[in-house]
Amino acid sequence: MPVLAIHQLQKSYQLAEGGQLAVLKGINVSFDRGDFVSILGESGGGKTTFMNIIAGLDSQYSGNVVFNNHDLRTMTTKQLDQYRRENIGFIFQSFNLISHLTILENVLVGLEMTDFPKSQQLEIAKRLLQRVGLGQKLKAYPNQLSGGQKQRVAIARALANDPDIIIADEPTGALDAANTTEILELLEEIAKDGKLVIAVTHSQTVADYGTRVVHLDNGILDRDERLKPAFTTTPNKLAYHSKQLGFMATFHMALKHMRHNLGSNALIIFGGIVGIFSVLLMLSLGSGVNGFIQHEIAGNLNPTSISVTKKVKDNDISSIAMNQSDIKKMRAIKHVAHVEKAYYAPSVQVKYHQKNVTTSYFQTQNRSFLTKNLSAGRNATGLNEIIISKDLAKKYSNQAPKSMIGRHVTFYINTYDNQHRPVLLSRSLKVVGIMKTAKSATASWATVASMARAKGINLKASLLVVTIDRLANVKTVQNKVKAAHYQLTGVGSMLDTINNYVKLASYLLAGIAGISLLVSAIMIIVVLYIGVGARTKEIGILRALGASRADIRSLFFSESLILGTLFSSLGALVAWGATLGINAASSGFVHYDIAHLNIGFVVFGVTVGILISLIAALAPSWKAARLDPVTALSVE
Ligand SMILES: Nc1ncnc2c1ncn2[C@@H]1O[C@H](COP(=O)(O)OP(=O)(O)OP(=O)(O)O)[C@@H](O)[C@H]1O
Repeated sequence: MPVLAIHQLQKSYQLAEGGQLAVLKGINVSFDRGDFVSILGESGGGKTTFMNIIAGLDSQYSGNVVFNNHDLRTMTTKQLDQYRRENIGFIFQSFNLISHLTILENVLVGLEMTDFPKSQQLEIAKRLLQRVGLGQKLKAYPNQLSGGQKQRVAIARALANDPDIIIADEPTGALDAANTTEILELLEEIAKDGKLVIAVTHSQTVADYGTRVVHLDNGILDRDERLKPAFTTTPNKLAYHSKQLGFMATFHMALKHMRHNLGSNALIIFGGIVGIFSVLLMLSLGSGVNGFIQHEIAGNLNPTSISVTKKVKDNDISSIAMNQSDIKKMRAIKHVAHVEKAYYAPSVQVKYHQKNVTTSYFQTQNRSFLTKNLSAGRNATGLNEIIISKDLAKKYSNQAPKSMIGRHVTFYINTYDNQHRPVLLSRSLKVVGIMKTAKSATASWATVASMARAKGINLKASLLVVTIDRLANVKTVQNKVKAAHYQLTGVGSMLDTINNYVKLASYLLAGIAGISLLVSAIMIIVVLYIGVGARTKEIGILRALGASRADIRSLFFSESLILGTLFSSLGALVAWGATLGINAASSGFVHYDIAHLNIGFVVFGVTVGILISLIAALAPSWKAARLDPVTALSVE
């Protein structure tokens, strides 16, 4: 039974200028194992077209090509890939070795598409290279070999999967006489092993070497000549299952290719690092500055206390005063634990030893103050006590501001009497504490009320300090207070707004930094696209060896994945280093880590980097996978 039977094979090409070119015009022929068939014919006679069809690379034909009783016409693209993997070995005139792989790796490509264990794959590849006389050059690259040596590697590669048919397209076309003889001897040996060798040739020397000569002229098989009987060895075919190259093999191949193109890949990686680094740095700084503001402002204020004032209609002092009914309303709000009256003045004067200092802020002591805001002493909860800020204390005693504790200062405060006339209240108060807040002083409500009473004035609360039971309820209470037509005052109430601005700014900057990421993505697209162009031949070779479209896609995706992973993780590492540097550099004047690179940002940055590089690989890898193997192989 013939290993390959061809019935009524016809093939026409669609011409660009219109019309059809009939190349094969009804070929009927069959080939047996152990034959070394030479296909002779004029240039343009359709030999390569014929070979591509029997190799399962071209399925646009009419008629039938039957391999071991299986009609190629009925096979899907995947089945044709498998047919090539298991049954066809290719030898080309221009060798078509993959330049960035060693000769051992070139032979291993086909074996990686089998289920042989890795060790056996290596053993087979080495044995075959030994057989073609290259056992000493396993680690050499194709450009380190002579033409004859390259063709011997190609023969070893063609034999790797122990195929039934070896297709050799002008196998000696690029070789001198001595190398030609060597290659022909090897091909004869292969036929002796019981395989079918079909060699396309113009050379009579090649034809004379074979067992049979078939002549193709103008699309017709016009002569079929037997020179010797076919070899009758029954082949002992290796038992294996073939498979796609798969992710790991394409990943390794991609790595080797990248090592080969270190320059352009290093540039992409550098671009990507800059992108990821800047995005992460902006996010870290945004978060750090936010945290710093929280720490500085909220850290000195009680987060569960809010200051409430009336909405000011005009400058009428009586209209802003908080009275008993306001206190009741506040107390009625759910989650409010405590309401206290407070008095606010934009400035007060504190005099010590004839030195009069004006503060820029005064509020009676209340629950919104935190004890940690005190740098020394205690809160001024008692009558006729005062706390002054550290900078104030320094004005009186530069060397030892804390020594002011226990001393008496004169405290002046401007207010209005019951007839709205300005009145200056004054009293000698004992300093009981020093606080951190700048240019400020505070005394208890009782103290200020008593000073007012001394002038016949009934002190009115300018604000109420409302303390909420739990931090989680602050927002709800704030909303209720606002709904009741009061307003929230104090730095604490502005915290959200400030933080929103800082966040917005950091996102904006991160977005701008993201543009450099986009540039890296464009670089990846360009490099991969150029890669598809430059690697068209390699894609053709891999397809001829039986690699599937998915394998080709995976090859380009792997490269992008490696690039993305490298630049993203290196970018994150550089960003981490930069935040450490920034925090160390700023620690001298800010006791806070101003750059916060949290794990969430790192995960975000690395994921975005990898995603961007994978998206960039979509179009080029799709283009590579769709390349027609015949066209890809014919590229010079
Ligand atoms: N893709 C194609 N589109 C149109 N015409 C084609 C295409 N490929 C080949 N041809 C034409 O088909 C004919 C047969 O080409 P083929 O390559 O099979 O010939 P050949 O016998 O192998 O030639 P050579 O010995 O010079 O390699 C030629 O005239 C060629 O120009």
